[in-house]
Amino acid sequence: MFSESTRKPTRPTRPRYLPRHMRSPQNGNDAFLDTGAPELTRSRFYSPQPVQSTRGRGRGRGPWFTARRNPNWEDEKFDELEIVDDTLEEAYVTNNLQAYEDIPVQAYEDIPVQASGDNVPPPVKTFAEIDLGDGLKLNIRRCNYIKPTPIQRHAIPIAVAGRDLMACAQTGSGKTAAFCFPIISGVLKNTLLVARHGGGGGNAVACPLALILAPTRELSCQIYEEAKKFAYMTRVQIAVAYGGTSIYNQLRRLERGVDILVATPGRLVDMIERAKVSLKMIKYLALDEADRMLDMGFEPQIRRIVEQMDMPPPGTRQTMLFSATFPDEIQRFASDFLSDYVFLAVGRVGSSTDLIVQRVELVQEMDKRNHLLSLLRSQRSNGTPHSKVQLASSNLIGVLFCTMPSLDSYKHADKEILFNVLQHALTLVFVETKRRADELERWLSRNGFSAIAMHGDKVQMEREQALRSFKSGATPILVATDVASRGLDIPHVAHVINFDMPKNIVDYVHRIGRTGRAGKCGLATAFFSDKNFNLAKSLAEVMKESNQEAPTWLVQHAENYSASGGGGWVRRGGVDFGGYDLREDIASSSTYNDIYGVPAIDGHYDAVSVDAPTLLGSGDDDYLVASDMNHNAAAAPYGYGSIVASGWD
Ligand SMILES: Nc1ncnc2c1ncn2[C@@H]1O[C@H](COP(=O)(O)OP(=O)(O)OP(=O)(O)O)[C@@H](O)[C@H]1O
Repeated sequence: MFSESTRKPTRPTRPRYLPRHMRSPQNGNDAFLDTGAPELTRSRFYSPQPVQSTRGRGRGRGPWFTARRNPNWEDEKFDELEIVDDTLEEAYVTNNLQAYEDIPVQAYEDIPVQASGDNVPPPVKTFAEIDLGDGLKLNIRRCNYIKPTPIQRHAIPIAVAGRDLMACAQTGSGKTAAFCFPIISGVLKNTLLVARHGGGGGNAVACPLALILAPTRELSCQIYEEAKKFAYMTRVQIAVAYGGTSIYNQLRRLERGVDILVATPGRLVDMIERAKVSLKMIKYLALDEADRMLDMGFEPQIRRIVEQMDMPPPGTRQTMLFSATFPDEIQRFASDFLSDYVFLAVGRVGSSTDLIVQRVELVQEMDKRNHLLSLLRSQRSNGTPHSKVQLASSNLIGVLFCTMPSLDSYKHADKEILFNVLQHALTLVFVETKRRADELERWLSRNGFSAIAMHGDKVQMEREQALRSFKSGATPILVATDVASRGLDIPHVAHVINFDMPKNIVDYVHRIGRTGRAGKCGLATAFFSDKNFNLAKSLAEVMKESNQEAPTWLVQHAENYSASGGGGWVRRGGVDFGGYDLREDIASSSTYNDIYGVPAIDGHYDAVSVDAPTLLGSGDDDYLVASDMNHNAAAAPYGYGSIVASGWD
């Protein structure tokens, strides 16, 4: 499996950073591991984020920790980076070489891409083909993004051409950069850049040129940190605004001038109402996790920001919506914010990537805790929760993150390394309610597993502390509600356990997407109880779409549920929810084979109605609080009466 023949030419080895939670007495607790021979096994086993290790990681680089330890971190964060040769990118492409950095991206090759709309700008193969500006290009190289991922290949040229965009791509496939690069590049080219600093002083109103909205505080911070990396040493000023922390500090930061504001809607509205932020200069608007942002709980807030403040209308600003899922109803809402947009669907949108091995276990409610315990014990003692997990991918790096049938086939040194990695892999456990999260945290701790809970009832400092502790490996189990289900890019999450199934299949897709990111494999285990039969059909469909084998009992339940009139998600023709353009006029639609960028024969997808009730969020989640539970199915598309967004600032 690890034979030399599978290896591609690589760059010379150099010491690799070893994350704290993967250091062990065997390797002397060294932060850096000399990656001498055997190069592949050692470096990859120890450094599951090849080369991106300490640098250029995407979302979730643990900004808070670094920032607090070192106030000058921003200046120093690239210090250790060597700048790769300017011609490297072209050389790799020309010679069809595969660098370490390239490997994660390879996992997303050969996936279907649908782009529809008028005059869709063609995709590119390299970052070099796009005029992003020298500063940004240098930072892309600093981040070791050697080749664009498919969503980046397609979305960036569209966005750089100034087109509005609704883009769907699988979790962990690089959407953040896909909207950040065009925005940063656009802001850099904008002659109004100088205007932002005008005024100054305590009464200045910040007039950003770009606004990026995200549904949670943590995700906003993550995007902010990513954007700062991409804009490093350029003139572009980036700020973040989110709730749960002092607004005054954030306002003081805005007074210094801001080009790109990353914000959660609640805090942004607050700032606008205090006349501290004006949206009148907005040229770029991006909504990350757009379907969440536009679902019925938050649509009023978004409408307020986008339509009722002073933001320029569609057509005069550029609007980009990104998510891994885009249900029909949300697409309909979204089109109000867009003008002559391109719809882009990359991969089996709405399904999970097949880099994630999905397991579903039938577990009764009362048995869940013991089942979890035995799963974790098994994982701790032999690195594999169960003995018969099939590898979904031959991706070598992914092997690290997949459980394996047996370690016997590996030679002693490798086995030790694998053992170490799998034992110390991070596990994310999703539960339905905040109370359950706290209870499970305590129960796991009592039973010898270091766990920490994260949910919307915790104050922001506690939430950040929980995330930090998890990321660093100090607390390798995070028990979370759906507040952690979207967008978070936490390196080394090897296992996502749905202790409680989510209320809908969209959330399932996002939850399990916390593993199997950036081309690596991951494992997702679902505890399916008799409370979850309404999900049987959609779950079986998502598994099928992701090349996973659904257990017979699940398929049986799915069939029974269908026979009784229950809906599923996958539309006729096997295309997933959200992965097609709702607009009727798809005459100009083209489907690309991503490798060659040539239109495929049939770009047509049939639209069918979506099983609307499955869009509902949990009544006890961290996004929604039902203010009026007098359900009015006729008035509300998803069955709830009026729902207000709360705890979402
Ligand atoms: N071109 C690239 N080369 C190498 N790594 C990349 C590239 N683009 C993105 N990444 C890395 O891939 C990871 C996932 O990216 P990102 O968080 O943007 O995914 P996403 O599609 O937004 O996921 P989600 O749907 O969960 O929000 C990040 O760690 C990021 O640094």
